[in-house]
Amino acid sequence: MIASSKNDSSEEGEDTATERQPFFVDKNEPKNDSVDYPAIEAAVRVILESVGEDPDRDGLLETPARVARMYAEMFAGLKSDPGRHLAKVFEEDYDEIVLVRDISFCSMCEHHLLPFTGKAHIAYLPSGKVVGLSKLARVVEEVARRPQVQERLTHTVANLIEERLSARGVAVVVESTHSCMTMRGIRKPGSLCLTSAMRGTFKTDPKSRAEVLGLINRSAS
Ligand SMILES: Nc1nc2c(ncn2[C@@H]2O[C@H](COP(=O)(O)OP(=O)(O)OP(=O)(O)O)[C@@H](O)[C@H]2O)c(=O)[nH]1
Ligand SMILES: [Zn+2]
Repeated sequence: MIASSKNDSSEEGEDTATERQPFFVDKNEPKNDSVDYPAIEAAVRVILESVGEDPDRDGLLETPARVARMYAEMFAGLKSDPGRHLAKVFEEDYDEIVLVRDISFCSMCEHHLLPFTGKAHIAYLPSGKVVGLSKLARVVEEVARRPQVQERLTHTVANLIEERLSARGVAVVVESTHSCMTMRGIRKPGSLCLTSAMRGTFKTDPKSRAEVLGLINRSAS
């Protein structure tokens, strides 16, 4: 089974300012209890002042609060257990590859606190139980919402699927563009970083590994 995710978030995209609640509460984002919003606001004021800006000018008045909400959203996966999405499984007599490709994500580089964005491809070999396809995307979405490096994102997702599904094999391939390499520093727009984590049969059997990589790399029909 191969599924391709378009990550259509249009349902969530409607922005009705009138429905927006005060302070930290964004229409689509619950308050993140592990985030100290006032402390982030104070820190953002200091940063603005430190670069020579006036945080009290009209255009910047709401910026500290916006940035606090943004970090709360971007780091919402820091204290949670993304593996909970894999708790509900279905008994199914299917032992071939299940692959969900093209799961888009946006994470934060822990070195520069700049986004890295791209796609994750997840395949596993079930051992009598399968999980809802969307749950694989939910795991990626939640693990992505942490400050990290791409390598950690990749193997964290692979480990969760191997452990929680007792999968016989897991392959996770992540491709992404790092803003810290495109908009600053070495400034190489278009550079792509690829990482993979293979577990079980995909690690030990070259034929299985070649098969799953072939499916991941197959151009969309
Ligand atoms: N391995 C790995 N490196 C990353 C990732 N995201 C960013 N980096 C790198 O982290 C490194 C940090 O290097 P430093 O020398 O400490 O920081 P820097 O002076 O800002 O480095 P430059 O980006 O080269 O200017 C850079 O080479 C980044 O490209 C990631 O997900 N994985
Ligand atoms: Zn970086």
